[in-house]
Formats: sequence, C-alpha cells, structure tokens
Amino acid sequence: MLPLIATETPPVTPASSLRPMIDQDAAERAAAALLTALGVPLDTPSTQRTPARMVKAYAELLTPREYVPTVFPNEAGYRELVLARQVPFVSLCAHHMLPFVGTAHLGYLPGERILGLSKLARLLSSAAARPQIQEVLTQQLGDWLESQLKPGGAAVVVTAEHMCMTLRGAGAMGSTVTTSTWRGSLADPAARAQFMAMAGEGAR
Ligand SMILES: Nc1nc2c(ncn2[C@@H]2O[C@H](COP(=O)(O)OP(=O)(O)OP(=O)(O)O)[C@@H](O)[C@H]2O)c(=O)[nH]1
Ligand SMILES: [Zn+2]
Repeated sequence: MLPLIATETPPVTPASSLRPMIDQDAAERAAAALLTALGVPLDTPSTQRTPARMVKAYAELLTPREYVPTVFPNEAGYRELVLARQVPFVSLCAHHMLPFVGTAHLGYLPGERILGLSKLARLLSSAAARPQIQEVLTQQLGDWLESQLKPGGAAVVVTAEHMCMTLRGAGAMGSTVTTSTWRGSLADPAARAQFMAMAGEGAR
C-alpha cells in the first residue's frame, strides 16, 4: 500500500468551517413567514410541514460532506493528464438562492503527488455546497488543485444550468453556462485542446 501524504493545508471547503450554523427553529419561523407573505397557505395537508421541509432542503444543499483528500506519492512518475469527466454537482446561486446544476471536468498533470480519484468528485461536491457564483466555484477548484497537488498543470471546466436564468427571469430554457480555468502548462492552447478532446468536447 502506498503511504499517505498528509495535505499541508485543508481542502478548499473544510467541512467544519463551512457547515452553516443552522438555527432550525429560527429558519422554520422565517420560512413560514416568507411563505405566508407570498400568499402560500400553510394550513393544508401538503403545506403544513413545508417550512420545515424547506429548511431541511436548504440545509442539505449548504452542508458539505466531510472527506479526507487522500494524496499519494507519484511513485510511477505518471506525468500525463488525469481527468475526471462530467462529474455532477448541484450548487446554489448566491443571487437568488435557486439551484444551478451541472457537471465539471477536473484534470491535472501530476507532479510528485497524485490525488485519490474519488476526491475530485468529493472536492467538487464540497466546494459546491454554498451560495456562490459559478466563476468563483471554478476558480476555487483550480486553486485547490494547484495548491494541494503542485501539478505541472490543472484545469477545471464547469457547465451548469442556472434555474434563475432558465425557469424564471430570462426564461432561457435549456441553456447552460460554461466557465473554465487553465493553470500551468494546461494553459497552453495545445494542452487545452487535448483536455477538451479527452473530455469529449470541442476546443474552447
Ligand atoms: N456572473 C454570474 N451571474 C450569475 C450567476 N448566477 C446568477 N447570476 C446572475 O446574477 C444576476 C442578478 O441580476 P439582478 O438584475 O440583480 O437580478 P434579477 O432582477 O433577478 O435579474 P434577471 O435574472 O435578469 O431577472 C442575473 O443576471 C443572474 O443571471 C453566476 O454564477 N455568475
Ligand atoms: Zn440566480
């Protein structure tokens, strides 16, 4: 078994510091007040427990699952792209508190460290569990890969549907938004093209 290298700094979203301090009672009262103010009756069989359900649902979306970002020494000296494709996530738009839902490609060119593969998905899921904008999510994922793995290069491409833009407002049903960050030698146009080809997408 390969020895574990402890990461020097916590992951981008250490669960302990990001778990919201949820005041269940206050949140339920506020949810009930909001729904009442919006004209939603709370005395029907379907809506009696809706404030509590709302709080539970938001708490789930805002609570990162804890994980250990296991890193191994790159004993084989593998230097080619490691790419996790189409990893799904759900996050909350900071402007409307509506979900944005999509997938990300996360990849890096290993230096002396390789990351447990599942940790790419856990990193994304953990980083997504907060109200934010997609650009910041994308940058933070890139920052984490760069700072923790010290790779030759890293890149993250995020594509998501923003419910605030598709289900309401602009009503741009079916549209998605793509953001990306390219670090180190993956910023090179040829490397970007290879990344997108491996991700199963055209060059951006
Ligand atoms: N850049 C960026 N904008 C976002 C993101 N999520 C939501 N927004 C946008 O935030 C903006 C907020 O604009 P406002 O004019 O204050 O809000 P609004 O009146 O609800 O705007 P409409 O959605 O156009 O109806 C909207 O254009 C949203 O599409 C994101 O991840 N990144
Ligand atoms: Zn929004």
